[in-house]
Amino acid sequence: MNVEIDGIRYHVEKYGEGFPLLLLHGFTGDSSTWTPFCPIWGKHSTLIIPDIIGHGKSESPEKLNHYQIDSVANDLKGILDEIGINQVDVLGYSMGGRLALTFALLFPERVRKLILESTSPGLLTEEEREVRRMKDGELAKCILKDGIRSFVDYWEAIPLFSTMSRLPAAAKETIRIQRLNNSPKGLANSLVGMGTGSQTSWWWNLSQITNEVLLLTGEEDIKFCEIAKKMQKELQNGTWITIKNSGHAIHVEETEKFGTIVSDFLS
Ligand SMILES: C=C(O[C@H]1C=C[C@H](C(=O)CCC(=O)O)[C@@H](C(=O)O)[C@@H]1O)C(=O)O
Repeated sequence: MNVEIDGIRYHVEKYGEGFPLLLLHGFTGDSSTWTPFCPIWGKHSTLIIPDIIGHGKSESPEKLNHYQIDSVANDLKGILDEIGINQVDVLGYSMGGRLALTFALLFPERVRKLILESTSPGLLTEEEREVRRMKDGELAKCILKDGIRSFVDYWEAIPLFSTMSRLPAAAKETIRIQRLNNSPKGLANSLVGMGTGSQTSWWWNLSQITNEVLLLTGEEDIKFCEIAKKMQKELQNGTWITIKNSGHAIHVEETEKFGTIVSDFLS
């Protein structure tokens, strides 16, 4: 279905029966990220699966203010209001995890449980944020100048995704085709608008979260394991699980284990 929020068209998939579960894909992803999990999670949850602004079939507006993470979290609230859902469990992967955390902090009454896969609460210092904004800004310019194919070639080769080289060719091709289907403008504006350096740092707010939080990282994703370790220390009710033989994208690298861990946490 399509839902219009503040003049922005969002594409939203809905699947299954049970307590609502809002699923938030990562940068360059779309709602199809979660397709393999619909049969299992749809048995216990009503899955609400948006294409995040600038991604998939959702709109890629020109104005950058629509991409600010607080604004996108507000759009998610509007989507839930529009489809008549009050409280949700939320699962976010990477950029989607930063958005999930933002949503939980801005609208705590709307969230029951929170699952954060390979993500962060932003960057600790303004100096780090400034450097990251410049880096993401340059990457955004390259996306617009060199096109989506060149960007995807670059993106799938970054060290963070090195473990994905072990995936079957068909799985890699599915992810590549899905990334290529995104709008260059949408990805560029998403990087600048809701990139890691652009968002509010939530590090000092983690301790206020009273929800049950599950942190998931791939054992070989050292950077985000270190982030998760620090996050868990700040959380009142945080569980951290590392998944063996996996890097950043656990949901594709250890799909079955990931699906079971999520179902067990939500049950
Ligand atoms: C490269 C870094 O940051 C990027 C990596 C992961 C995030 C993401 O959503 C990638 C999803 C995917 O392609 O599978 C992305 C984000 O949070 O927006 C980051 O830009 C890094 O080393 O931090």
